[in-house]
Amino acid sequence: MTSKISLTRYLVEQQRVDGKIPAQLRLLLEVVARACKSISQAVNKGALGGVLGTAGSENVQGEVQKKLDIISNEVLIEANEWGGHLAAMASEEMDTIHLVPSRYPQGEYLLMFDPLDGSSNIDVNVSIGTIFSVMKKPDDHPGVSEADFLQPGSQQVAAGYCVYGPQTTLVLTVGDGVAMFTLDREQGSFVLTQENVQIPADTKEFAINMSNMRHWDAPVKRYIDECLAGKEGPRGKDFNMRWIASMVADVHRILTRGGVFMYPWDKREPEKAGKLRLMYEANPMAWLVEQAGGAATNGRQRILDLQPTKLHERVAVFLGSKNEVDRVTSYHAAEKT
Ligand SMILES: O=P(O)(O)OC[C@H]1O[C@](O)(COP(=O)(O)O)[C@@H](O)[C@@H]1O
Ligand SMILES: [Mg+2]
Ligand SMILES: [Mg+2]
Repeated sequence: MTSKISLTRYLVEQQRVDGKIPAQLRLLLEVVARACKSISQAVNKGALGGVLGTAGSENVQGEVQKKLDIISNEVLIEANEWGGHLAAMASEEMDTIHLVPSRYPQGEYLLMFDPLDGSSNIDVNVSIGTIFSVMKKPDDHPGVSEADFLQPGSQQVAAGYCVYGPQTTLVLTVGDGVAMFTLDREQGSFVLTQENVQIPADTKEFAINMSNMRHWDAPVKRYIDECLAGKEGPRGKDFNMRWIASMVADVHRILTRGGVFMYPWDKREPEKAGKLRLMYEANPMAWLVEQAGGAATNGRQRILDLQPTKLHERVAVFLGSKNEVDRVTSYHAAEKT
């Protein structure tokens, strides 16, 4: 019988045996995982825990906050601020960065998160999740400011998400492939359930919110029209569609069985590059997908190469099976600018 490998043991091996991560990063990731466990418990209680419904406030992006958005944000901050690994945190639910209070030891990492992704699915009992990204604070100056966070996604040192669905699964990369850990509720620990996750290069499944079709740009319309034309069309095969409206759950499906996920720019709010946020949604997911052999672009450039200009920057996202992402990206390049 093979013994179960816990997240802690996996991280210790990454640190000690393979020398892939420093001790401080290992400890930071263990704290994030513990916070996800607490969020998972709150999510599970649902109406019994009084955690459903709206909180009666809005976040910096003008979105209505759910009670669980706020609870998850607080759990992540409280768990992380005294550990000594972090310099500061940034979240979808906070206007600006959260410095580690001076009474606590200061660390060298920056943690960004979407504390609860897929908020519209909370009250209807559909999978939701937490997305996180870790970078190092530039060490050429004392203190920490918002500008320190504005590094391209290629600078991430760890990224992952935890999906709260029929199972609670934590998915992680530290730049050495993608590993999945399932929460064993009896033991109270995350157990390694898949290593070296690989996304097939080809797929017959796409994910996009089709209700926005009339607002799309020509390259996106062309790509989807060709998928919809099925066997008789230029692609010569039938496609299936899925849209969960929780990026975490849609990306988890793609890491599990392939597919392409798209949230493009559209004409509804033309001044915004897209709906999803670069720093704590697109970057961590793009790195996970690349680490699993897939691709991630904004239609024109690799997401991980984008230089952010502000904390809550938005971005168009095309990610998943490599050949499909390459195809829809090439349709953008073919379009006259
Ligand atoms: O409702 P839409 O427009 O289809 O958007 C769904 C997308 O919005 C998001 O819910 C945004 O995340 P938040 O819930 O964290 O704001 C994504 O998870 C998802 O892919
Ligand atoms: Mg989100
Ligand atoms: Mg959110």
